[in-house]
Amino acid sequence: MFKGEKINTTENRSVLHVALRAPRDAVINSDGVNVVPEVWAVKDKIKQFSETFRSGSWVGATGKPLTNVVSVGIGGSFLGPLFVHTALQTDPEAAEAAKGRQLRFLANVDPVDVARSIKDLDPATTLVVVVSKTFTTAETMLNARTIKEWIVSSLGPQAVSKHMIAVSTNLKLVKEFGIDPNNAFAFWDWVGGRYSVCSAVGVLPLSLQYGFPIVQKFLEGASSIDNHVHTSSFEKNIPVLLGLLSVWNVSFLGYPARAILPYCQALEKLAPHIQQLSMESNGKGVSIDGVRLPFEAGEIDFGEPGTNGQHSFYQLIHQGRVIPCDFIGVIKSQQPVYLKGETVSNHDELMSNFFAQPDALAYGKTPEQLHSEKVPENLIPHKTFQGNRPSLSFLLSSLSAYEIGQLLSIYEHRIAVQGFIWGINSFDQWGVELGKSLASTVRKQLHASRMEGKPVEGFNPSSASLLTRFLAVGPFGCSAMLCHLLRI
Ligand SMILES: O=P(O)(O)OC[C@H]1O[C@H](O)[C@H](O)[C@@H](O)[C@@H]1O
Repeated sequence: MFKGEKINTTENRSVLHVALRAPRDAVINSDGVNVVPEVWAVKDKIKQFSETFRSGSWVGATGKPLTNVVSVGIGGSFLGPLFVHTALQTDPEAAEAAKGRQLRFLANVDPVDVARSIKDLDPATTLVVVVSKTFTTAETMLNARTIKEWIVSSLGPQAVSKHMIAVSTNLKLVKEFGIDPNNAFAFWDWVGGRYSVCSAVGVLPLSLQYGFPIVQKFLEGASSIDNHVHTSSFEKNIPVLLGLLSVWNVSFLGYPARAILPYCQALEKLAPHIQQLSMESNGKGVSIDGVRLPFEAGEIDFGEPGTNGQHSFYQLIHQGRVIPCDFIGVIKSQQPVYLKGETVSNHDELMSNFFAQPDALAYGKTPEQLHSEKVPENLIPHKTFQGNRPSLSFLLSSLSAYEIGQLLSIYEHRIAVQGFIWGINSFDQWGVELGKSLASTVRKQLHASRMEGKPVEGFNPSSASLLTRFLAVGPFGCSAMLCHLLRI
């Protein structure tokens, strides 16, 4: 991977997200060309742009400085940046740098998400970043057109150049969309979408919100783990050991899921990001050579911050199915509180649970212990905990931009290690294509039925009956016939 070999064989691409956070003097080749200078050229452009933007010198169509940013993108062009933003939001240094600014995300093509993302925003003080590796993703492009309309209808067509910028590998399509190429930030096909948070995909919106120096610390944290994974022996290599543990749990013990349980509210968007990173990378049915796997690969990832999860799904984890857990704790809270008269600080209260839960999973509670506590006989089976349930714990010194980068990189490499051992291609995602093409057939049907009154045809009976029911009411709640007449 680090040598730039085209290990993503089904797409004939190198996998070089490590180059995105490498130091300026590093040499990482793809196709015989050192990619590090191009990476830094884009980072320098982001630094300059974000400084101009944040200083107030970049003004919108009405002459006002812009303080709100809406980042429009989905999947890898959304989840990583959202995770990092959520983690930074309460870090004192980052919060200070972001004072008076807002960063929001628009991902879902559901118009409800559009409404939510622009609620109470003034287009005159808003910058929109359209983030899409391909610049063809249906959801992102419709959302981008919808937000463009929001800007143009309020400020006029000339406002687009001041209020819309883009991040993509496809700068030709960015230009065709109407965004000034000077305001487009590139990345490369050797960056997988779900591995792209350290490219302009994350670095641009996060720098607009927090300033480039804080984002650079995040990149340095990620780079420190890249260096560790590249140079440490396997016995001391954190992502390698973690990857081995996951392979052991999945393939040898037969536990297909993994719970990601940060005892840290700032990490509330870690699990959604890891869901894509892990399940899109390793949710494969064939080996890298195309041979059907004789075992199951991949993990079912889910999670919630502790202690919220404890009051929700931990029952199953303790007494139902065996789910290996990642517990993530932080020594120093971003927002410490210690109330006079309380036994412990609020953070210590939280962390009491972080230390207790793995213990309960590992050692459980035996019927003998329950007997000695005089638990009534009929309740003994219900109150018994079998124990011997695997978990691992990460204890971070604190959660600033640097550690957020480290955590991200640990998971990225761990997931790659798992994929290497399972012998799959962790860097393609053909499994998302079928649904996209079927959606396009449905889109054509919806258009034909609404515009020309065409009957539903060519679908299986279940889909056909649902579609017919859906089409019986027009898009704005009027009858299908009236909508047809009104051509809406
Ligand atoms: O960044 P884009 O090209 O818009 O792609 C957004 C997302 O699209 C697809 O669903 C892929 O499965 C994801 O890996 C990707 O992150």
